[in-house]
Amino acid sequence: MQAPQARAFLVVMDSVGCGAAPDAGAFFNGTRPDTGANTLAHIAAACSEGRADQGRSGPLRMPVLDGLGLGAAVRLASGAEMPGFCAEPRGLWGAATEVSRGKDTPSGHWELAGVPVPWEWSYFPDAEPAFPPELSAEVARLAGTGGILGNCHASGTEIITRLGEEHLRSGWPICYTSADSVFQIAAHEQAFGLERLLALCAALAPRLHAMKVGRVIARPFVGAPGSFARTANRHDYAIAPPAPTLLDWVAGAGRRTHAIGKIGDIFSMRGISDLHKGANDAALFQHLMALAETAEPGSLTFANFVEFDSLYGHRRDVAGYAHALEGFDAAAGHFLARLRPGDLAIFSADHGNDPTWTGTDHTRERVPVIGWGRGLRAVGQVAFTDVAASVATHLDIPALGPGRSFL
Ligand SMILES: O=P(O)(O)O[C@H]1O[C@H](CO)[C@@H](O)[C@H]1O
Ligand SMILES: [Mn+2]
Ligand SMILES: [Mn+2]
Repeated sequence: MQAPQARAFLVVMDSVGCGAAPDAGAFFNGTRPDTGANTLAHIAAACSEGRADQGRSGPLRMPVLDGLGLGAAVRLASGAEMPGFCAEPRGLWGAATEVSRGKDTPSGHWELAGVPVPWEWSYFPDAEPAFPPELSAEVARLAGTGGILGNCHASGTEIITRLGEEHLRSGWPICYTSADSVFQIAAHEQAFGLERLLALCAALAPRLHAMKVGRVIARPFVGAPGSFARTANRHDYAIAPPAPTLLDWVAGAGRRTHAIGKIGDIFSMRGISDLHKGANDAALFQHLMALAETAEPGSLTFANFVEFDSLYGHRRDVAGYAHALEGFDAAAGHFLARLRPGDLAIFSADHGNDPTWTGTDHTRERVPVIGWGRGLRAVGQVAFTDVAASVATHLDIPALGPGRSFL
């Protein structure tokens, strides 16, 4: 048991998977199953073979997380060797496997927070139109437009390039989906209006949640044809978690909980005392650095760093992903140097998004579980829910989910 001043920091590196999960064959990018996907190992291989030299160069370097056990975790999860990742682990290290039947952000985060998803998500078919006619009609009615654009599976950056001009001309919202359980609406911040887009998504969300579609996502963009760009005003309207999560357990014990980035949206603000948002991951990291100094004794800080996924994984940008990993690793070193005796920091992920893979969707993978503050500890293959149980043990509060502590 830890002293009551123990603090915990749970840091999700969005999409940083470490090798195909046992059930990867049941998950797809297009018609290709995710069997064999490996976000970290495939990025490392591309780097060492000189295929990721844009904006960076050479083998992938992550000395801080590798020193704690990242290379060992990848080896454990997938058998893959990452060139240059050969440190003897000095931290807590292992790999986690998910049971929820979704390779998306809410499923991954809720399960890491102790609550697997008990239902089947609903997905829209990879066909055109992707949406049932009643739903498209309802969106147009709520938007006050004659119809909708898109109505298909798409990458969000490609679809605004393709349909942005038509959107400006017609005023119709661009609606699209993916292999995730999502309904996304892209609209121009000035021409359509940001507030109008957010109100449209908020009004639609209850209907989609009732269908077990996990999220309605507002995807505002700015600019002119040829130079459209998405903005940081994205907003996710997510279905609420099915049961109290780690955040509720901690808050219920009278402790403070700090959410950084998308955590507020993903958990519908449940169990969250303070939300710290920012325009990009660099700004979010500043919140994490500040909380290393200011987080209260007994508190939980839960952070999501989404750019690995949104800027590089979905865009299949291997060099960009590698560069982001290297920057994050260096920043993680500064963060860990600020922590105090008695603190626990765990770095993990919610799913994979192998940028070398077919398609533009997430990949079903195991995720690394890398920890600082509890000494050398090889925890082996664990469940996502064990992360929540372990954080609860560290904070000395009751764990309510099915997980078992590895501490
Ligand atoms: O291509 P963009 O719009 O980034 O969409 C991606 O982001 C969604 C939510 O994270 C995923 O389901 C995927 O479709
Ligand atoms: Mn995610
Ligand atoms: Mn994603």
